Amino acid sequence: MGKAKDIAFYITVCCIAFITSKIIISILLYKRWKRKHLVYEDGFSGGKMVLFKSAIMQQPLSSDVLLKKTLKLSNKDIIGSGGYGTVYRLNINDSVAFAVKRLNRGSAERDRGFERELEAMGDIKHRNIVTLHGYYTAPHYNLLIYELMPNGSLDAVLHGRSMEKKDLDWGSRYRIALGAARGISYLHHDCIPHIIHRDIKSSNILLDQKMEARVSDFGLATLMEPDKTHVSTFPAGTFGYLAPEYFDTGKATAKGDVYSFGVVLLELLTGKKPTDEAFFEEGTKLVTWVKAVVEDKREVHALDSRLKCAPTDEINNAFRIAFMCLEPEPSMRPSMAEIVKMLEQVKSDNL
Ligand SMILES: Nc1ncnc2c1ncn2[C@@H]1O[C@H](COP(=O)(O)OP(=O)(O)OP(=O)(O)O)[C@@H](O)[C@H]1O
Repeated sequence: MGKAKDIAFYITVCCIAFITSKIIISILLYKRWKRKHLVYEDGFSGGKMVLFKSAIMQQPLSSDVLLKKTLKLSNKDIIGSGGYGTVYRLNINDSVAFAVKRLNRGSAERDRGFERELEAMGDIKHRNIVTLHGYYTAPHYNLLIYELMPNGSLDAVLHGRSMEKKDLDWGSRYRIALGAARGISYLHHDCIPHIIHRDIKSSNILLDQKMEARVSDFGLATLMEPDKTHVSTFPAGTFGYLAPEYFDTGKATAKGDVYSFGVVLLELLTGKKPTDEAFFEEGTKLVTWVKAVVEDKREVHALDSRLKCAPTDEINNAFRIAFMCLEPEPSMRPSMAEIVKMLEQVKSDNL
């Protein structure tokens, strides 16, 4: 009888110790989360703003000012719009500004998984990736608060209207290619779990004040898909950049990102837009066109006329790397880490 009592006593002590440790761990995790986040509930709109603490967010930035300014964004603040929503410029003061993306779909049907995905995105910090500073969720819409990229997108700089367009020399194009490759490589190889971007294209490569490349929109395809997985069958991506196997399998893979990066490299080399209607009208695409021109040994015809003075060996090496990325068989394509190494060898003064 005494033995049974002892066993019951030990079981009770173990249970209490187990429950207490769970409570302590939860409190510590919550405190850690609170240290890294600023949370503002907005009673009026029923929304919640979460800001990830960082160097820029440490500034004496009044939470209500940020919330009020965010909620006051209007058409005159629009920078542009894309498949996922509209992007606004949010000026806080003379030195602080953000890009706010308003997602098309509301959050009514979203759960805690949506917020977890955003927090994982907020943890990703790399010099070639656009930082997510926070988000706002309300019953009918969501806002993502990003670092503002003052020089817009590579797409606008290469093909935009005259006011956006810049004459990029070979050195600048090469640095943009290397920066974007480093950003994608970080997502593929250094993030846990590994992240597949699924929509690599020149409009998702933004340019900071030093014209350094920053990859944007990573995680959005996953975020907008209710059934979240990192390898997915959701039709994401943009025609002209999509790997051929995607049309058969519907699966987004790291090697699919490599293919899309190869298209961006061709875009930088040729100055041509992969989504240009002229290609579709002629029943071809940028990749097929460039391959045919290069096979005919007429590379000069494919090269952007603004790059005629660039060193031939560097240009040829860049074409060679692009074609490796564009191998029809995915397993034959290099990994993003290998591409970074190859690009680093193209130019000795690349840093
Ligand atoms: N962080 C940012 N800083 C400055 N401009 C941005 C930022 N994010 C997006 N933009 C600009 O906003 C516009 C719309 O971007 P968005 O990412 O919504 O669409 P997209 O990339 O053009 O197309 P899609 O949604 O199909 O990927 C683009 O012109 C882009 O340059």
